[in-house]
Amino acid sequence: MEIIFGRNKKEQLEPVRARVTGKIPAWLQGTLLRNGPGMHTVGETRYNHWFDGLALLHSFTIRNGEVYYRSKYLRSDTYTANIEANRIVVSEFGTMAYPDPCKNIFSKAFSYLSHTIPDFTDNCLINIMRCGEDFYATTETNYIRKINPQTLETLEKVDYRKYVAVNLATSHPHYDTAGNVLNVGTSIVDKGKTKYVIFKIPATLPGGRKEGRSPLKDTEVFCSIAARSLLSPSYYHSFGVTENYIIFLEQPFKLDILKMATAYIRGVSWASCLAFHGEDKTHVHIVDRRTRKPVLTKYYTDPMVVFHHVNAYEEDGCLLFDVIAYEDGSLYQLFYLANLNKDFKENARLTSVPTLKRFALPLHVDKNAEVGSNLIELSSTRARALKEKDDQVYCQPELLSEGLELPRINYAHNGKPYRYVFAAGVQWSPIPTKIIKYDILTKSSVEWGEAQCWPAEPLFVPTPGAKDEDDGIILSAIVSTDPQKLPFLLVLDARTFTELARASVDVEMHLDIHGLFIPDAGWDPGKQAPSQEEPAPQT
Ligand SMILES: CC1=C(/C=C/C(C)=C/C=C/C(C)=C/C=O)C(C)(C)CCC1
Ligand SMILES: [Fe+2]
Repeated sequence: MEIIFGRNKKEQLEPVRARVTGKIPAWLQGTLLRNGPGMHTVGETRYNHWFDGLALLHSFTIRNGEVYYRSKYLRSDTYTANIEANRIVVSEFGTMAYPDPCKNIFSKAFSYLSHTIPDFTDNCLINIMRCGEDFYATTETNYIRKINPQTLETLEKVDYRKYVAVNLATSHPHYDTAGNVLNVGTSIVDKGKTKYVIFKIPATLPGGRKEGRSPLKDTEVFCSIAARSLLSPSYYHSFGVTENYIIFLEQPFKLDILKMATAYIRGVSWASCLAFHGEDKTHVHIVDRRTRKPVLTKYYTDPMVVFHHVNAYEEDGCLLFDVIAYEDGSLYQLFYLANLNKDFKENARLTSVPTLKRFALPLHVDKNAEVGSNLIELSSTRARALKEKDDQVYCQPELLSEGLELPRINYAHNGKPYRYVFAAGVQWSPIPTKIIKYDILTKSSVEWGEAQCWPAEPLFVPTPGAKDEDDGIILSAIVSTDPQKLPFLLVLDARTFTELARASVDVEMHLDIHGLFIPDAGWDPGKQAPSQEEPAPQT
């Protein structure tokens, strides 16, 4: 896997035309914009972990059946400092770095300790977020970077902390039909409290927004959930929403704040401050979007680790939510470059298989229900929720499918009943080898795969005016380890999973993480799904 993970990728600053075989639907006009790590070596220094790599943005612009590719490194402060020093000088997830060797270490350590939480990286490599008309590259720290989605230029550095007290925030925000952004962040030991803060960035304001005013200035706290522990809040990577509720999992995969505060002087990475606590429960917090208050019932389930929520919805007084769950926190261990580059087949073997699980929670718990009774009577799921004493409900999920990761849905169905999960298929390693369409109703799946091809997250784009959930196409950037095969943008018919077209580009493409599709102006995304009144941005 040296080809994929071993080398720094070159930027493709000028748009290059791809060689298209097959036929791209005429209605598909816009830009697929994606993010991921592209550089793991700076001078003589090398990052330890795949998630540490410097953010490389890339885009496929689809116009009149043609595809144009370009890529550019995010000019984060981290990137600039590293390139100037010709070595890694900013710490990332799996690599602790020291700006000035020896001479400055104590003053640095002192300032780190006095602030408890150090200044994190702005190497925003995970995803792209849309905020009104603006686009941001995101990671999980307090920094996001505004970007130009056409030229891939890096614009302002935004510190979430200026608008809402969070030290960390997910790179998987949700969007409502008006384009308002909902996200969750962690506020660490702020005024003696550690909280999970759900915040809203209104993309639109009732009286309209003043030209040039950043939506972030209107960020508001939607609801806060006190962390169970001041010094060991849970790590999370995404959350779920339905029309009336927000689902937040406080899972036993936790950050140790004391370890983080001393990581710099101990010479260890942030990653070493994360640990799975198999003896703890997973607490399920539900927030009512109408009252902005947490539901008082104490829902919990067995210990698990979830990175990606798939979708959630309400049915007959129950809240159903689907996640990709692991038995432990070993996944991030597999992404150490040492595991990916050397003896990949041995070192990057999954010990816990990602499993699509459905949970069902009763929204109103009958106080008189017998302890031990199952409160779920839905015919659509075998998930159970057992009444326990003291307002506690123990949730037992239904196992739907194994080997899925990087799930995407038709976002017009976000928070609503839905049937299809589009995901990357992982077998023995965390690096996807297939793309899968999983049908929750029939519990069957169809796949796309090709020898020596490593697909990225599949993204669904609906056909304009589509009525069926799967009426649209799937886009995925594919990198290949076959030296004879160029990387390409794959276009599948989302209904049949047959290949409509591929656009091959003569560049060294990186394996990316997440992204979004930006339809060209003039094509009204509000017309995609008949049920929507207002345009919903594609994520
Ligand atoms: C730098 C940094 C972090 C970075 C985490 C990252 C970069 C996670 C990436 C996750 C991905 C890519 C998951 C894919 O499913 C933490 C631990 C939040 C906190 C400490 C500082
Ligand atoms: Fe993710």
